[in-house]
Amino acid sequence: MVNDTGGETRDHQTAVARPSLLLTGLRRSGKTSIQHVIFSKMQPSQTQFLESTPQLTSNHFSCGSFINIQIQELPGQLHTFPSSQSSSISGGNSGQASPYDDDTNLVGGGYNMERLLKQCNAVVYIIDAQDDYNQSIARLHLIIQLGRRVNPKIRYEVFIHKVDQLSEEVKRETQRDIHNQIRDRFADSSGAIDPWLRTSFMSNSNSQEILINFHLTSIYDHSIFEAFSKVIQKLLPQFGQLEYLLNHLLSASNIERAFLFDIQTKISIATDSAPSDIQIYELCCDMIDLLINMSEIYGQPNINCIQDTECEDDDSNNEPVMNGNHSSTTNSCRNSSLGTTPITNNPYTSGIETTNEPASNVFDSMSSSIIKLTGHRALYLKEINHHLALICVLRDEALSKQAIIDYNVEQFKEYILKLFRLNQENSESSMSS
Ligand SMILES: Nc1nc2c(ncn2[C@@H]2O[C@H](COP(=O)(O)OP(=O)(O)OP(=O)(O)O)[C@@H](O)[C@H]2O)c(=O)[nH]1
Repeated sequence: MVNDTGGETRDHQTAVARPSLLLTGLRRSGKTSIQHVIFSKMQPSQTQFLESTPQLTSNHFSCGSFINIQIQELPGQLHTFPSSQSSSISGGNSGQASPYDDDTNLVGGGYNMERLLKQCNAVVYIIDAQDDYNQSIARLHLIIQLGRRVNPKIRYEVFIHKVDQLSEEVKRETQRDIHNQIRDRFADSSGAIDPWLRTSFMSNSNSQEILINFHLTSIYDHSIFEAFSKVIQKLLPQFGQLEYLLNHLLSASNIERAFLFDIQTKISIATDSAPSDIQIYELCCDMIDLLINMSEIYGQPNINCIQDTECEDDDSNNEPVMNGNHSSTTNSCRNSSLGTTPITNNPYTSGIETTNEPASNVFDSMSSSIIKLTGHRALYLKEINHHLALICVLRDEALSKQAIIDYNVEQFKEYILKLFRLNQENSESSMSS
């Protein structure tokens, strides 16, 4: 008893310090591919050569010392519920037999699903939209049922995946069908929907209140990055403050949209509160690529950068460095680590090291860029620390007051660095106490 309580307290402390995400779905649904495409820059076409993942793997997404999220991949072939649990948690709600009735062991190889769910903050569940997804939905239902019992705060992010081969109409139909099937599983014999589902169930919402979200994704376009960004954003304890600061920056500087990007993964860790727009997201990603590529080709060596790969921690530990206006990026010193992140083979530990190293040696405190677009719009990029960039979309006439924008962005940068520093101190003190 005492040990259990201690374990739970430790789990809670760890969750406070490092949010955790459980990535699961049936075999070949695309779990490993998603991680490789996002975190190790694997070309999508190369993912067809990936081998099946036989074990639970654990990886980390970190953005300097600021953000540290644990990502556990639970392979599809591992059966996760013993028969006693699966029948009790399916609870006669749907009246359908569990596809796991024959399973007699906890997660194959001894993984304890209850414990995994207790420890995690979000479940990312991958459904292969090109396959027959009935069995996949049955498994998701079981996971939600168990999750509600052991950890009611879990958020479920359902990726309706591999939609690249589907027409817009088929995508919409598939999404509707999956919604309906999930809803039916939460209905009792009279057809009444479980009240929990009614409040938790909504598509394409960013709200923190919604516990089940759906995303149409594919590794062959930016949709997977955008969906993963939304998942990560909701896991960040600083989510609300970051959104508030970005909104404030917009109103003070005549900017239309603002995003904070991790430049290595192109995950947007925060945005203003306007609805998401995949085209703007793609533009921002292209700007990061352009900036890094240009800097690598034409940039100058930066000795400080070579000597100190923890540049960003300088930023986080000291007052932020104020920069003058630089209309382009420089400071290439050696090959960027972009695209070369090592992948370890130990299936028990990190499958994909998402690294604490600087995202790129050509991205530093001098990095900034403005690109004018057709349609009287412009993109404005500014380094926040060695991992993070602020990217704004604005009308080009707003650039006539660029000095104000630059000043506000410096203030914003200062706040952001302080915010993360405070957060880090808080989580360290909560861990030590
Ligand atoms: N068309 C398409 N294929 C995809 C996509 N994502 C993954 N795949 C393919 O799906 C297959 C299975 O991908 P994996 O990443 O190995 O799937 P997994 O879920 O990790 O599989 P297990 O490790 O066996 O559980 C590979 O051939 C991928 O190339 C996608 O978005 N679109």
